[in-house]
Amino acid sequence: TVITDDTSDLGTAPFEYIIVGGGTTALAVANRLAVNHSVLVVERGPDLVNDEVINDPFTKFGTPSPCHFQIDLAPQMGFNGSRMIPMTYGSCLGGSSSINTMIGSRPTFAGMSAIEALGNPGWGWNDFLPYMQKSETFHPPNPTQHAEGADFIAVVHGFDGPVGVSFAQPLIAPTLQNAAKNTTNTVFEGEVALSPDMGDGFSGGHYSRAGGNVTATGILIEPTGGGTTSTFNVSREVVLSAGTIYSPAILQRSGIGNTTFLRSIGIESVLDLPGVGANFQDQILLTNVSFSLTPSANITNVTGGGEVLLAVVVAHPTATDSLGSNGTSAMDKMLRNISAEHALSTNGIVTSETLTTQAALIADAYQIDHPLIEIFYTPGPTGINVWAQSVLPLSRGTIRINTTDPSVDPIADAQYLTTEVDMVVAIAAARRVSSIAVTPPFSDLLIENALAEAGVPQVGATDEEVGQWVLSTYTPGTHPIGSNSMMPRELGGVVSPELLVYGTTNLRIADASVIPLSVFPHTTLGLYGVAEKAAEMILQAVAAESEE
Ligand SMILES: Cc1cc2nc3c(=O)[nH]c(=O)nc-3n(C[C@H](O)[C@H](O)[C@H](O)COP(=O)(O)OP(=O)(O)OC[C@H]3O[C@@H](n4cnc5c(N)ncnc54)[C@H](O)[C@@H]3O)c2cc1C
Repeated sequence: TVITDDTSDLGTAPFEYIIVGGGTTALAVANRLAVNHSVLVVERGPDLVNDEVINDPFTKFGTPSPCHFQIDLAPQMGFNGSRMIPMTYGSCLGGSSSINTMIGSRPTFAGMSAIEALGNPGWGWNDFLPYMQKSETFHPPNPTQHAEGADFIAVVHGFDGPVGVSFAQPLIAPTLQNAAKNTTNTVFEGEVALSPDMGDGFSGGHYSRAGGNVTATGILIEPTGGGTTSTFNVSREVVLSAGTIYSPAILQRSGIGNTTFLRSIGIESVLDLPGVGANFQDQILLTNVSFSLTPSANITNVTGGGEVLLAVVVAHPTATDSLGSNGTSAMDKMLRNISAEHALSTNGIVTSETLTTQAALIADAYQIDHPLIEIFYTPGPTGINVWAQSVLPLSRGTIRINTTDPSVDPIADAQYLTTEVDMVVAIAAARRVSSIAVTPPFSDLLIENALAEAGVPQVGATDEEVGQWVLSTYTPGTHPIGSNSMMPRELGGVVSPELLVYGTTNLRIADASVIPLSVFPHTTLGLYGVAEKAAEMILQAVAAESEE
């Protein structure tokens, strides 16, 4: 039942489960729990289930809606030392999935290995795959889509889950697809391994239970526009699902976080957990460049016509593809030499041990072909956009409240591009985007001086020039994660592999904030897997209770 504003019908009896936030992961968890239990989901934003903009993402993507919100990040690295950049997120039933681009790719095999090696048994690829399958009803490509290049590997998919996954219809801008594929292969010197299936993982410890004594008794709801606050009690668990930006803020306001920091803003600490709001990270949109088409290659010719706003061609170059045959070892060297001084230069956001541990795991992931960057091509209204996104950045930032007022946004500081290794990747990616614009057959689609017209550095520009251009043009990548990381507590982790907040008995987190490393090239399909696993662990706890 969806109830807006008036909570008086909800009664006073405790709910078995309360889920804070009604977004992507939240609703997938609620869907499973509600089969046999009473569940209250509290969402801050409106119910837009019948809104055209939400229901037709294919043609309406980017159209403003009451679900679209932006938070201004703290000043980030930029041309003159700092840049103000807004980060977009969704706030309505369905959360960010209601407004996202619907590019469906799963976490990588190498990435899930890294998450498991970080101290999270049960989260490696083979253990996690069944949950992604459970969430999915996969629709294989039809013969026409197959002929146009869509392929799949049946064994990695699920066929009776709640989330439909399919190829776009019509599939993809045919001329753009061929030009993009051939040029990408030329620019990345060889065959960029194109995964036959974006759900196959791209290739073929320490264990501490949460266990603690802080118990969540319920939640307090304050109406957004003011008014009477209401309390709802919980008999089993509270699941926090307010997303990467807001979940750590809610914990901090509830007295869970770095005690010294909480005291500095007048909050009494209930539980000292310094990792809350730390390890915040985001993939970085390093380029979003629009190249103009020659008059003969008009947009209808290139895309195949029709409404193809979201047609996307995606490539995932590895370190070797992007940096040459020594690329993997060059990345390895940089990552394994991340020094303690660097951790200090990030103001102790994460400890030096956490940073070096994560850097080594990222280096391991590159050894097994984790993509270094993502290149994608989309048709725009008058030209073709070429986007380059970092996939696995090392820079780390924070989410911190600066007032106890829940209506005030927390300060989100992504610290983009503050590590040398992230700048090396950024420069490599931007250089390849320049090369793409001058390499046939893609360049044949563009006007003669497309690079200069788009303001992109020329192919021969120096590292300094390309670096400055990136710093003045990059934007958030819309996949923020990590602000309540699933890691060992001593590394600054906030939740255990069971997603329980360390030091609590019944407070779990299920949203993108628990993902400790940015190994989900796009987050949503992996988050549905997280939701299925969370729901199963919650229900197993009930089963264990009744056996006792
Ligand atoms: C513009 C854009 C494009 C994207 N494109 C893609 C893509 O193509 N493919 C892909 O896989 N991923 C994409 N993503 C990322 C993906 O959508 C998100 O990572 C994912 O939806 C996050 O899910 P979540 O459960 O962590 O949080 P969300 O889905 O964001 O849900 C959090 C919810 O909590 C609510 N909330 C916050 N505070 C409170 C509070 N105090 N009380 C009650 N409710 C609260 C919010 O209103 C929100 O609805 C995109 C994201 C954006 C913004």
